[in-house]
Amino acid sequence: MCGILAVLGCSDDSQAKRVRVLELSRRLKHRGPDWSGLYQHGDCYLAHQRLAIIDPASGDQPLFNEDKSVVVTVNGEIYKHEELRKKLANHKFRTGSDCDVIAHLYEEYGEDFVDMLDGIFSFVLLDTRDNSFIVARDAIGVTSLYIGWGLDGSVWISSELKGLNDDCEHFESFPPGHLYSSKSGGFRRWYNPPWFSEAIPSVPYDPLVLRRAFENFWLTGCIKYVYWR
Ligand SMILES: NC(=O)C[C@H](N)C(=O)O
Repeated sequence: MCGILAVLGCSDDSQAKRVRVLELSRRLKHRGPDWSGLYQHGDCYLAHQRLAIIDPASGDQPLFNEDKSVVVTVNGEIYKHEELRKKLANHKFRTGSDCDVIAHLYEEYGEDFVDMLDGIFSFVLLDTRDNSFIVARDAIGVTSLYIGWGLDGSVWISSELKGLNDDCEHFESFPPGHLYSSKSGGFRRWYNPPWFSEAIPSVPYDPLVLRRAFENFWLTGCIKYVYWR
């Protein structure tokens, strides 16, 4: 568990705004006691409170791509990130963090890379080349996430409501399995498993198949540790 907070497009790059974002980010400190980070690009702010799990020594956030034009703040765990790294052989990683793949996958595959992620996560990614951003939440919303809008047209993202409710005119829970893209200006569902369809399955129920899939997930799929969400 970590805490993420982002303020995007607030038309204010003053020291006072920076201090305010830091103050709000501190409200999430209980979610991540190991590190606090803030990255500012003009009137966009990405903050992170880290509970260090994978690569505690150098996986501090926000994380970047090679030339630091893409920035991400992530809460959660990306399962099988080593396999994703293999698909990014031409990329250089600065850290061993499971979340380090995100900026590089975006560079390689664009917004649709979210569908390649397996895990529990919520993140904000800022592309400083055109100031566009995307926000995503895991398939069933294991990690918490909220979105708000300021009167100045800014978009606010926070792991907890207390990070944005005082500064937003309107706020709501970020829908699980969805992605918010500034380019399209709205939400779209990225998680579309075949079983979402209303069709009655033609394959008969087989408890053994279910059991094997479940065991396989726990043996090979997820990162093995216990911690608070
Ligand atoms: N803990 C987190 O939510 C972020 C990342 N998985 C880390 O280990 O730092």
